[in-house]
Amino acid sequence: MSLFIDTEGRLREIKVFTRPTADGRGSISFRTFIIEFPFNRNIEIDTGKLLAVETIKENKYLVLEVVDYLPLHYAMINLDGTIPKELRDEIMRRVEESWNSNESWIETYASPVGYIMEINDNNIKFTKGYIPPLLGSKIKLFTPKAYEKFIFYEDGENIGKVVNENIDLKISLRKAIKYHIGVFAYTGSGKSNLTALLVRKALESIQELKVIIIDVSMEYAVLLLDQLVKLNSRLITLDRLPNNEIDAGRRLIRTHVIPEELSDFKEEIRKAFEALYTQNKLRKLYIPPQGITYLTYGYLIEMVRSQVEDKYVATAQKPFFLMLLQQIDKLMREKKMTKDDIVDDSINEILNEVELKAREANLRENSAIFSFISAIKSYINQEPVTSEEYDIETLAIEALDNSSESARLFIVESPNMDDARMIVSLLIEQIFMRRKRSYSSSPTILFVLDEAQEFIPFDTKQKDNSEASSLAVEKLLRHGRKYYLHGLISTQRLAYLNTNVLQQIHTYFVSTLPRPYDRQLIAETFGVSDSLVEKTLEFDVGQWMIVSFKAALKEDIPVIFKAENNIDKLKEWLKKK
Ligand SMILES: Nc1ncnc2c1ncn2[C@@H]1O[C@H](COP(=O)(O)OP(=O)(O)OP(=O)(O)O)[C@@H](O)[C@H]1O
Repeated sequence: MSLFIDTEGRLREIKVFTRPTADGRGSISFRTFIIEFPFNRNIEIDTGKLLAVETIKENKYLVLEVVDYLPLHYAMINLDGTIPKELRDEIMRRVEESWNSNESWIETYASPVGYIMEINDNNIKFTKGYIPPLLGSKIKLFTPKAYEKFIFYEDGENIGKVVNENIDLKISLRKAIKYHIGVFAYTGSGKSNLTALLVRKALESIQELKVIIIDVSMEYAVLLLDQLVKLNSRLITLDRLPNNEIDAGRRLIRTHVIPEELSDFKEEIRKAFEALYTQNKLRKLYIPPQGITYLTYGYLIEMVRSQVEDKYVATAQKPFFLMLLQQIDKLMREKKMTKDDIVDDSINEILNEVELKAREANLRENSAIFSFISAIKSYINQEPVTSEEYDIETLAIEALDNSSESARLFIVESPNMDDARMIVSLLIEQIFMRRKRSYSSSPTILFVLDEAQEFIPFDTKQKDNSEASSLAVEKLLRHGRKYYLHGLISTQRLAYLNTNVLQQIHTYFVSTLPRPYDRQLIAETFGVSDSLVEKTLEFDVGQWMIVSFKAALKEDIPVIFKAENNIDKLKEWLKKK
């Protein structure tokens, strides 16, 4: 079967639309290609279909994606209210009878997706770029086989069906996770459903993967209930633990969101919750009331600097504090540490060195420099507080545990946003610190943050912990990849998100976003045309556009698909119970 279908459609004209960027600081242009196809009620053209049109360079074609189409009739072109009513009625009556004539055609709007396709003999190659097309040329239509061959990873995971093509969408989840994932859609479009589906598929296909979900809406324990029961897992809350399995079943049913489709399965769900209790998977997370503050390099530097600036510290000691600052700077450079990294005993060596130099200079024993160094040393070298409590540290240790019997799925539930932000910041910092120290690249960890605008908001505050969570999540998205730490974030309002992080995310799932600003931002960040992003307004629940930059797909072409329903997977399992 051939990869492309030669059609009778021809490129008629190209229109350029320019608009201000979402932030109002510049402008952006998009090209819309207008193609005429012969009128045909069974035409294969539809939104999301891929086309190719010849360019001025021989054997090179531009790849286009259909955005919209509209049957037109020549007689209707200038028909408006200025034409007498009787005449209008007559024209319309005739048009109605003559759609199948030479006077009609299908006007199709398509956007270039930034690719050139080169066909040499039987060899087809895709490269990024734009070459002016030849107006009047005939259009080729991609067949499903061409999608499969050029865009999807053959051994990728199937996450749904391509809309209008009836083929499975196969993506590389491994690569998508590596470069972080974003899920953007208005409430009710199916964000949690898709997120749960991606987590489920990723856990199934990537053996070294662990997933930590920070759940502020109490949804995921149900959406991934089968995974919690089947895999070694943890369901972590801040509440007191239930006393027995009956109590656990009742309480979890009461505190969780049960999707309507599962209302007939309440009994099975309760039993599965009871099983989580008997399997010893429930944990109560202990967070000290005011949160824990670690000694970070940034804080240490601040402390040393304040000694340098302190007028009560004798001048003779100041060079030693400066020396300490320089040594810390050197150590941080060598170890590629940032200000947010936590100070550990690797700093002992420089503390000893500066102390020795100060002694050689015959400083008095009660000098500030000696007490300062000794205080830092005793802080760093103190024995960790051992407790029975399951705290952030225990969670981090379990998450980083390499052994095959260790837990792989962690759902941390915290309906209180301030607590959730504190957990996120402490957990990410702990895991980074331990990962850096261990020099290990396994396991890969995926952090899932629903309602991301709450964790990494446009406006951060210290009071509600958003400053801390924002720093931590930004670090995860900017530097996590080197340490095999990744993020999947989802939000319904991009405008409230610190959008600087969007560039770090290479795979986006977009569904209906009612605000123009949010849609424009998506179009600009990924170079997808406005008109294609506008299409998301018409999406049905569970319908998505995946846009990926060198990650989930072989080529960065937006694909519209209907996601598999995560609830169906869960239902299958519940039915067997
Ligand atoms: N892929 C899908 N196929 C079929 N139905 C779906 C799909 N995704 C979601 N739905 C339906 O839409 C409902 C809402 O989905 P979901 O809870 O995931 O939306 P959401 O965007 O996360 O909403 P909220 O922000 O309110 O949590 C689901 O209960 C389900 O009925």
